[in-house]
Amino acid sequence: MKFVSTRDASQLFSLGEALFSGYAPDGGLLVPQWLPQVDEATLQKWSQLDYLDLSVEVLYPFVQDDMSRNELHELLEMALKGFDTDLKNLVPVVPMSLEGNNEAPNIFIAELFHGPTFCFKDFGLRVTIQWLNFFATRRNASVTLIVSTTGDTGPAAVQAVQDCNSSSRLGVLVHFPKGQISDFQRKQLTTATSTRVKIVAFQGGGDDMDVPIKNIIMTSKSIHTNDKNRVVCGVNSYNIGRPLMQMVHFVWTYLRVAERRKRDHPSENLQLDIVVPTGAMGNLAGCYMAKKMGVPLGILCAGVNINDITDVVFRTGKLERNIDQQLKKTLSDAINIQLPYNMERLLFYLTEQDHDQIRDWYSQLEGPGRFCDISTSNRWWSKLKSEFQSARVTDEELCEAMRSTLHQYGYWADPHTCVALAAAKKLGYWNEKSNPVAIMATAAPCKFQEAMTKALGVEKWQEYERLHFPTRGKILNEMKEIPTTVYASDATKTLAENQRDWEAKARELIEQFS
Ligand SMILES: N[C@@H](CCOP(=O)(O)O)C(=O)O
Repeated sequence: MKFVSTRDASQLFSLGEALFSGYAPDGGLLVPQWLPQVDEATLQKWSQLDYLDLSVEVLYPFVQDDMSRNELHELLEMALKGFDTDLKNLVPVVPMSLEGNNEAPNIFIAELFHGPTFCFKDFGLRVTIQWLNFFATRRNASVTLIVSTTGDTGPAAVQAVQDCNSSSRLGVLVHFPKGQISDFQRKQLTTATSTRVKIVAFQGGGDDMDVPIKNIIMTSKSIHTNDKNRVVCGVNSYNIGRPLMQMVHFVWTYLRVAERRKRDHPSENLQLDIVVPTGAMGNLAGCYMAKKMGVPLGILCAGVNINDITDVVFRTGKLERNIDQQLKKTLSDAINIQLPYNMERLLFYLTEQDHDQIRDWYSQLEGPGRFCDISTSNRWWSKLKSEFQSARVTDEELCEAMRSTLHQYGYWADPHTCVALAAAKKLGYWNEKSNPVAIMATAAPCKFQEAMTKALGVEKWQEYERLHFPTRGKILNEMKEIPTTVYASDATKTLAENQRDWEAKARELIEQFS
């Protein structure tokens, strides 16, 4: 399998090259040249597998030019170590409704948060970082990973780097917006002691570091130049490694729901709808790729907070790069986003892999107009409306979803999962006639004391702490934080000027890794 840019099919990249870069040289995102197809018989076989073996089956076609099946198996085994549960229960898929309660009979929750840092990012990042380590060793290269986080990606990347073997030549530089991630998430970053980890707080919002990071990657010594031995590479979800691995949990969820539904609905031809709390859209991209491979997924729904660009695109077709807009603080900060990178992959698959269309839309978006309008193409606009839905969820609605989920179903859901739950309600899934739907529970409540307390009150939070707070989380809470470097923001400068300053500082820190 080779990889190509969403904007141009003429240049082919190996898996190693695709992973080492993050972005394609033309600024597009990398995608596999084609998607392997699965049929019912394959799904039937896959339904017998544990998570590790399923991951091997799903991913092998994408990597077979570059590594053996055994190497892939070994690498995935390393990546999936450190989860709380065994390989059969890595992603529990549980019905929302308790026995005898018929209110939400078609709703399932896929718990993606049983990994080392308590969120779904552990899947994509641990595998991507193992892949990078594998190719770095093969090339004898030193690799600096660069990350922008609104709370979840950073800790998962740090942990994954620390869990690589000691001879690893990977280092990671993580940037988080000061004061805009939870205390627990900040501690996950600022307690890292490894010399392979550098943490920076910047005085900006959500994805304000994305532009500087893209500039650094595009000029780094990876696939964009000939020096293959010192690489700077981004591991946010524009990196193809992330959505590739993130496909697996959608296949897994489909198989588990299908298994359960067979008991009560033996003749049903299951088409499973999905609701994902949506920020940069890496999860939704993985989901759509799994659907395009033939997994019977139905409508894909994005639950977003009041930073609602995805909802605007899905409702109106209008995609705008509003560079001066400030991100609004929310109780679901990890999905605060101005421009979701993976919108590009989503549109690429929506248009049946039409590179010219994507190049056209993105040159408008990245041009002076900063705007493109998908609704001007009747064909793609009606396809988008038939395949995707979205709902915008305010903090009040999120809190209400958290309370009702706990009181009615006894289920503790984190604020991001609650965005998806509230979105599912708005989209009509709380109805016995609705399609079966799986809601992605993307993080564990232990990461979000402030938001959980705000929604449920102090007493309920204390109950959660007493009965459910994970021991590893308690240990983290006792650890001493190391002061971080801060990229200051100069109020007399524009955001673009501050971003240029931050970029220069990030370049200096990257130099210190070598
Ligand atoms: N929401 C993220 C930041 C961007 O997401 P990613 O999936 O592209 O890494 C976070 O929580 O850090």
